[in-house]
Amino acid sequence: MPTGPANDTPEDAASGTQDRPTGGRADGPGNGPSSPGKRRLGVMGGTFDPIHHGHLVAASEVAAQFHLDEVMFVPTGQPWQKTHRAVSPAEDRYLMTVIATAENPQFSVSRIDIDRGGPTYTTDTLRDLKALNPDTDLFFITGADALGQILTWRDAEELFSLAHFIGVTRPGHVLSDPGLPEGGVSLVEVPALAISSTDCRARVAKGDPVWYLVPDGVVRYIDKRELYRGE
Ligand SMILES: Nc1ncnc2c1ncn2[C@@H]1O[C@H](COP(=O)(O)OP(=O)(O)OP(=O)(O)O)[C@@H](O)[C@H]1O
Ligand SMILES: O=C(O)c1ccc[n+]([C@@H]2O[C@H](COP(=O)([O-])O)[C@@H](O)[C@H]2O)c1
Repeated sequence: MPTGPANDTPEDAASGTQDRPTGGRADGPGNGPSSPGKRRLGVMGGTFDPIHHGHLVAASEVAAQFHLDEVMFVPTGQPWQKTHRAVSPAEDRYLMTVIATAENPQFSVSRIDIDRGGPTYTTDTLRDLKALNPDTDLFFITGADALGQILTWRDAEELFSLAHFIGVTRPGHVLSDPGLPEGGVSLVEVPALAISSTDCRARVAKGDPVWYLVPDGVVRYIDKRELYRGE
């Protein structure tokens, strides 16, 4: 995993991804904007059904390596590519995300995709966040599985003009470069946590524990709201 002293430039940090063993872009700039005086906002979009420690570690690692001022978690409203199963109510996913991130002063949660209504498209997310946050560089954090699908997202060609994309490693998913624009994407290795929301839901349904896979408050919230029991 690329590491470096805290005062590395983002370029230094991101360049550490270039010799990782998992594949992906082997050269090229791809390190994101470095505009003096501009705030650096990480955006971690996800369905978070439920949020788990894989999400939190990915956000924390990218924040450190890219010197982000803040990471904003943005739960999806309607994840239009997850139609194969019923997704939990947005308010439950939002509240679990708030509970999971509440103790970290660098983390925040936005309702922007939930309140917009309709299917969630990342172009809308990034356009709205840009309008709300002038003088800010946006860094969209996404997993290796999502990065591999990104060309299927709506208005995919516009995405890379709105934010710099950071693809993080995820156990079971090889980082690959499906022909993404040169300089638009950085690939970063994060400490491997083989956790997925799918597995957490299946464990709850079977009566198995999810302690230590998700934050303690999220375990209690799932229990209180009786989420995932009938799946
Ligand atoms: N363990 C993990 N390590 C790194 N990235 C992850 C991990 N789990 C999820 N991500 C990334 O976090 C983002 C949001 O993920 P999402 O909310 O869909 O969780 P998930 O665990 O992939 O859910 P599901 O199993 O329901 O598909 C995605 O970009 C995903 O790739
Ligand atoms: O913009 C799109 O068309 C699009 C299609 C699929 C996923 N996304 C975004 O990718 C992020 C992870 O999504 P998911 O469904 O894997 O939790 C989340 O922010 C989604 O809004 C975006």
